[in-house]
Amino acid sequence: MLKRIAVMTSGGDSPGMNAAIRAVVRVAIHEGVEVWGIYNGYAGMYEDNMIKLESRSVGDILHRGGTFLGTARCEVFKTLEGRQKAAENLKRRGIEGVIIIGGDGSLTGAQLLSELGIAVVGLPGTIDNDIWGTDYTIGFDTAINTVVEAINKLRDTASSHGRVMVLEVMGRNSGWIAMTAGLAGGAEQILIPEMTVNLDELCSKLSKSRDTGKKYSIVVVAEGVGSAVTIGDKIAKDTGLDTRVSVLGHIQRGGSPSVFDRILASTLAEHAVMALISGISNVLFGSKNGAVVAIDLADAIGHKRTIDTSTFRLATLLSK
Ligand SMILES: Nc1ncnc2c1ncn2[C@@H]1O[C@H](COP(=O)(O)OP(=O)(O)OP(=O)(O)O)[C@@H](O)[C@H]1O
Ligand SMILES: O=P(O)(O)OC[C@H]1O[C@](O)(CO)[C@@H](O)[C@@H]1O
Ligand SMILES: [Mg+2]
Repeated sequence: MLKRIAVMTSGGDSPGMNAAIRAVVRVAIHEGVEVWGIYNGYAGMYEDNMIKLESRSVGDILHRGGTFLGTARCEVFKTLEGRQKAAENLKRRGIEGVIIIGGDGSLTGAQLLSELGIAVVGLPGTIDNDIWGTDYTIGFDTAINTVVEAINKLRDTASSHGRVMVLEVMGRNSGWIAMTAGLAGGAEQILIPEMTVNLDELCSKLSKSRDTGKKYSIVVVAEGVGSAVTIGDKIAKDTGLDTRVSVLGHIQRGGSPSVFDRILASTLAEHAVMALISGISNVLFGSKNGAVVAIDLADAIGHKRTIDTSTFRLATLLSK
């Protein structure tokens, strides 16, 4: 049984990361295992910036967004020399395994770290929901609720002025946030990187919907599609409709985690600790049809998560 493990968060922060860290620490201590917290993701691993965590170290964080350990995007970890230095730091401290909470990039880093003799278990921590093998990532639910709140507010002002409101949401390579919040918020048009976007067609649909009596329109754009400002300019020019653009930005990455994210984080974290200390490595814990599943890490990072086309189809149908 492993006696000393570490936990870290990496990539973009997501609501629920703190809940996951708290659960890792308390489950591990309950099992008689020592836990270290690595600050700022792989940067802290590389710089040997870590601290021993006690049960009290993770008090008062369950309800907070962000990550109290800090997070980072660390370029040097992408080099073999960088990873070797990071692995040596862990070995010198007697840390045999690490729980890595992050997105697809962080999990790719985890797989490479395991090749240097460190056991790794991943937890899907990203608002993007773009990890293969799990229905939900920690933070996605909170983020989409924030987006829907924004859409609701935009509706008030859009309906008052009879405007087209274009809302840009996050998702550099993934349309999950735009699609899911678009469906829940009743967006008339949803633009995501996974689907072909035809802006001329979009403009003609917006014009036609006015002819059928729609008083205003909400267009949700995933950032990976392109700038909402450019898209808004084209809509205004081509349709003559009064158009305004909002970019939600990092507001959607913060905030107190939802109940769903807290429970997901706590449940997956317990599984991660139990697996790691019993000698299991190179797995990611996720949720499939409501049940906790262990996913081979190589599989998770080797597949691109596709969009749920039935959700996209429904969103389109309901917006007519
Ligand atoms: N191919 C790779 N090899 C080694 N390390 C990597 C690799 N890709 C990413 N990483 C490490 O993981 C960090 C985070 O990756 P990335 O910026 O892609 O975010 P992420 O984990 O996908 O999260 P999110 O997309 O939610 O922001 C990188 O800065 C780097 O330190
Ligand atoms: O501003 P940052 O930290 O580079 O992150 C932006 C990116 O991170 C994500 O929010 C995921 O955390 C992406 O959707 C977005 O493109
Ligand atoms: Mg990512």
